[in-house]
Amino acid sequence: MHSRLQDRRRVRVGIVGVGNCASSFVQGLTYYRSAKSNEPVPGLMNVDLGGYHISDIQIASAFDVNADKVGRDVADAIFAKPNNTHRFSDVDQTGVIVQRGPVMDGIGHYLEDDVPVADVPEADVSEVLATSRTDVLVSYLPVGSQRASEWYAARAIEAGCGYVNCIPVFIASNPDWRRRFEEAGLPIIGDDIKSQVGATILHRVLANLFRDRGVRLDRTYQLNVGGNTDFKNMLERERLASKKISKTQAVTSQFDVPMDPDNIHVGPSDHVPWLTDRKLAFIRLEGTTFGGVPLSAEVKLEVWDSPNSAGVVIDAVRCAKLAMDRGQGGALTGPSSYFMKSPPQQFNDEEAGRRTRAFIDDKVFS
Ligand SMILES: O=P(O)(O)OC[C@H]1O[C@@H](O)[C@H](O)[C@@H](O)[C@@H]1O
Repeated sequence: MHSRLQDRRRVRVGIVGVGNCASSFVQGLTYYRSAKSNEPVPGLMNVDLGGYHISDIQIASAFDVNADKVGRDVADAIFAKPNNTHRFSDVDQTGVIVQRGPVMDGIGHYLEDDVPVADVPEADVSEVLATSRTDVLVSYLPVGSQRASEWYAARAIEAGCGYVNCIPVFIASNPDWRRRFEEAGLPIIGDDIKSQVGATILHRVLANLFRDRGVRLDRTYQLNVGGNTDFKNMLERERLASKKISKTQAVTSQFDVPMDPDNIHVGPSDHVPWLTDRKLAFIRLEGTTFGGVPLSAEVKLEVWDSPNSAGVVIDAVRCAKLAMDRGQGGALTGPSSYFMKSPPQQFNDEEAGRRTRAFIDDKVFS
């Protein structure tokens, strides 16, 4: 398979964690493979990105620990339990078999019963990344996987891969890790994926609206409930510390005047199993408008969590590959700020979008 494709420009993606988000991403590669580049396509920000069509993205490698996924073709593993996201496309066999990664701190207490660990030897991950010619490794590890995240980031560097960190463990936003990617001449986009139209971007946009229109934001909350393993995993309070920080700073970074921490609450809030991969966000903002008069806004957002994330990762992997083509290493500031909740540098989403488009067009940013 490899030699047949060598003459074409491809984005060869490795996946760590074959869960719901990976499922949506992989299904999307089939669903959009014939998308026309010259018209808007529902669900996509870009059909072509820097010369890469969605059909140029391929799965090159995949790692998990779950006995129901390890040893199976990615096309089958994405539908194995406990995955429970929307099935919007069948997927042809990929020829890529899910390899056994290390467990480390990847399985939280609440996931122990859902994730039977495969009783097979661990793969040599950097070796698999190199021999599979993986360009970009995407981390979809469970929230709270600090050690496993750092371990996979180190394997990506060893194997010469770009890295897209979708989880709230601070790698791209950590100066030491950033330097390691810079020194290796490899790009990193992170941290913590910001969905297409998800709770974070909606909350940020509303906070900016208040500010731009002269309304002082006094108090706000964002409550999230969902039924996937992400929410189940986060019932273990210790595991969600970094997630809370990441989600909160994604919003507070948009304030020009710091808010008393007692007046902001942003959190994953509860696990409701029957919601499966649906997620509900309840956002409330209370402010002061003309004449010192109170004003409040309430929004309820309902999404399928994983497709909403995949619609962003599909662009992130292509930006990482573009940087590799250009020999650009280190954290990609514009794309990280547009695609992620905790980038090395925060902008508002309009500015982040502008910087991302400038990066794609290879324009020096002014
Ligand atoms: O909707 P938001 O706030 O952008 O967050 C979305 C993403 O947040 C990530 O942390 C979750 O692991 C993803 O499953 C999810 O899609």
